[in-house]
Amino acid sequence: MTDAEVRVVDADQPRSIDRSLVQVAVGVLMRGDDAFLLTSRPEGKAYAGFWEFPGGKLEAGETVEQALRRELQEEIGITIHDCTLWKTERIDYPHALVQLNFCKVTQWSGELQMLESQSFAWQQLPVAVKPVLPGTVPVLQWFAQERAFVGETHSV
Ligand SMILES: Nc1nc2c([nH]c(=O)n2[C@@H]2O[C@H](COP(=O)(O)OP(=O)(O)OP(=O)(O)O)[C@@H](O)[C@H]2O)c(=O)[nH]1
Repeated sequence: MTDAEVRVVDADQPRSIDRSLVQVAVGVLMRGDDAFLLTSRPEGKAYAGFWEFPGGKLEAGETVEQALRRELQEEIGITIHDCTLWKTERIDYPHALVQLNFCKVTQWSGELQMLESQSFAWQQLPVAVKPVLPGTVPVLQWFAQERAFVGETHSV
């Protein structure tokens, strides 16, 4: 998928009126053993309970890296020391039109704290937790390509 393409999710559901593109910084935290961190979306947000990579929307004037550093401090209590933009994708959800900027993070300080009462899980392929947020599924497929993993990346 190129930047110009948009993946439409839940196409049968009504759309919010505001369709301006919302930039989102998403952190793909990688441990030395190649496990990656997933967190569950907190109660009260769209798709609550779905598993995703931690992150959130850019505030005015922020870069992706600045937003990711702030969001991960706010949500999981760590400070990132690197941030490499890996892939981008655009998703048309009923609640918003978003551009996800996925960044790999391999170095951080601080212990994980779930500051929004989320759950967290270090995962390998195939992912054991479910359901996975639609916008997160492509990342699992990119991992599968990188790792020459064959089979279903997650359960539905
Ligand atoms: N953090 C995160 N968001 C994702 C992922 N995949 C995905 O489609 N999204 C979408 O990106 C948007 C991120 O918004 P958010 O609600 O998490 O951001 P936020 O923390 O700034 O929210 P807030 O406005 O409640 O403070 C949501 O529309 C969410 O559905 C993912 O892997 N991680």
